[in-house]
Amino acid sequence: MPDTPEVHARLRAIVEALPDPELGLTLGELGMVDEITVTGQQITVRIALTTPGCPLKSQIKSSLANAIDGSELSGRALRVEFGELSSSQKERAMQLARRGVQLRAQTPPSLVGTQLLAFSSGKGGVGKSSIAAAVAHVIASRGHHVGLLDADIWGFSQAQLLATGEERLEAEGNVESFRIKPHRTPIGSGSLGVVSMGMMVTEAGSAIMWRGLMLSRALQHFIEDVDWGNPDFLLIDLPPGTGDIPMTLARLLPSTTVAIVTTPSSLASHVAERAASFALKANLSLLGVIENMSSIECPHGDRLTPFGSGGGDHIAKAYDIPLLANLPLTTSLEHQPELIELSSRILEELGRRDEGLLRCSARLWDAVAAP
Ligand SMILES: Nc1ncnc2c1ncn2[C@@H]1O[C@H](COP(=O)(O)OP(=O)(O)OP(=O)(O)O)[C@@H](O)[C@H]1O
Repeated sequence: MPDTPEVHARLRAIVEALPDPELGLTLGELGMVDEITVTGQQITVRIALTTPGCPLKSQIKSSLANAIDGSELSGRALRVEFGELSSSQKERAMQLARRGVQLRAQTPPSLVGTQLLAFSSGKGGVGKSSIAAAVAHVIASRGHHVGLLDADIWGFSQAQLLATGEERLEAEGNVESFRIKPHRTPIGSGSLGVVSMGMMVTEAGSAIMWRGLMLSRALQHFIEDVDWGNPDFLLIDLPPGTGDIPMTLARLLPSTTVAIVTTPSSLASHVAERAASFALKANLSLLGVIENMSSIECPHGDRLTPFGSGGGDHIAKAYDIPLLANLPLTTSLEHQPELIELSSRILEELGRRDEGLLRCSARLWDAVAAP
């Protein structure tokens, strides 16, 4: 076969379609095919690797030789040279590889069709758990079936917030295969099913000294071994900060949307920014910001702002996301009109995102799974 642009194009297609044995995507998708030259009967292919010492070089070389041998270009001599991706190309390749892993993650059967919303914050004590519980309650009271996962394995609080008292979670099955049942309460025509470590330990005050790996495993059990029963929404109360738990969540439930909770103080909002940035790096999408403890109304009608102002607005502008609510400092958050409005806003935003996400996931899936 003579050297023509068609030969080059065919050769490039063969090389680009080869899967990287480690990252699972093709060399083309990962941007690793550097240069291809054909001189007479000699084919030279230069592949840029994530690291020059990659132990899979010989595997890539023999797969390429097999692919060419099995094509109409067989019979030519093949030389494979290896280079290294630039740091920005490497970053892009790793990002794509992570996204590929996420897209291949199987949604657990009992969460198929469920919209997932996590509440995240930088600092603790900003009201994330209280808001998650109150919003879950309001959404359920509107006739939806809602799950509430307390992913704060160490600092669990949902059992107390929802006053489930001494209730313990039930499990069915045997040691090899068991299913945990959420603690379910009917609310109007809807329901709220809660899973929290606080419903599993016997002494509420006992310290749980778990390391990262064990925390992630606990979250994995709560996602995979709980019979969630396909609720309309699963709200996830994350521990403050960034770490193993949000990372595990991003890996196991990549379609989760994240709401950032902060107080108006610049100290809290600057730390909350890290939670927002972390969510984006983990390929989770941001729903918006909730500013809690924004102001308090005095008996004579004045509004005071004891924690300053502008924290929520700051994050919303920095990440170009909506400021979903400014919640007041109050003893009865769940009855505040601002909280009711926040719940409506969340339903609205999730509805909009769901459409967009379905389209975006389909496009990304086509991009990474194309033969
Ligand atoms: N808007 C509010 N007005 C008054 N008190 C509030 C408000 N929101 C939360 N609180 C109170 O602040 C305390 C901390 O709230 P919460 O446990 O929900 O925060 P958190 O961000 O989930 O904390 P952590 O992540 O550390 O568990 C609780 O005592 C809660 O009742």
